[in-house]
Amino acid sequence: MKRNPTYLPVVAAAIGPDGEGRWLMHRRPAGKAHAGLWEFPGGKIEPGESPREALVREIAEECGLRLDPGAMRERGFAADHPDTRQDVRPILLLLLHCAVWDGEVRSLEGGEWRWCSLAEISQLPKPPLDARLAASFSG
Ligand SMILES: Nc1nc2c([nH]c(=O)n2[C@@H]2O[C@H](COP(=O)(O)OP(=O)(O)OP(=O)(O)O)[C@@H](O)[C@H]2O)c(=O)[nH]1
Repeated sequence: MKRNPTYLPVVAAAIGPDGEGRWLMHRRPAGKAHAGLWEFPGGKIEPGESPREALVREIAEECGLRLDPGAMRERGFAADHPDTRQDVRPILLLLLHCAVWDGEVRSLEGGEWRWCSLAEISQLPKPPLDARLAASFSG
C-alpha cells in the first residue's frame, strides 16, 4: 500500500493584544521559499519540542519578542494536500494566539514586520496555508 509522506509540523503565532484586532505579520525575505509573501511568524517544530516551545524559540530568534507560553491559545490549523512526489513533505501548520509578550520587534533574520488589521491582512499576498488561516478569522 502506498503511504503518504510524513507531514512537516510548523507552528505560527497570531500575536496581538486581546480585543484590538491587529496582528504581527512577517514578510518572508528574499532567497527563501515564499519570498515576499506575508505570514503569521513562526517556523518548524524541532524533534522533541512542543508547539509552544518551538514558537517561543522561533519568535525570539526572528524578532526578539519573548512570548508567554502560558498566554497561548490554540487558534486553528491548516494542512497541505500530500504531494505525490515522495521528496516533498506536506506541511501541517498550527496557529496559536498569543496575547502576552515582552520586548520590541526587531528584524533579526531579515524580512519586514508590520502590525496589521484583519482588513489589511486580507489584502496582503500570503502563502496558501496562512491565507486559509487568515480567512478563518473573519468567519
Ligand atoms: N507559513 C507557511 N509555510 C509554508 C507554507 N507552505 C509551505 O510549504 N511552507 C513552508 O514551511 C516552512 C516553514 O518553516 P520556516 O518558516 O522555519 O522556514 P524557513 O525557510 O524560514 O526556515 P529555514 O531557513 O530554517 O528552513 C518553510 O519551508 C515554508 O516554505 C504555507 O502555506 N505557510
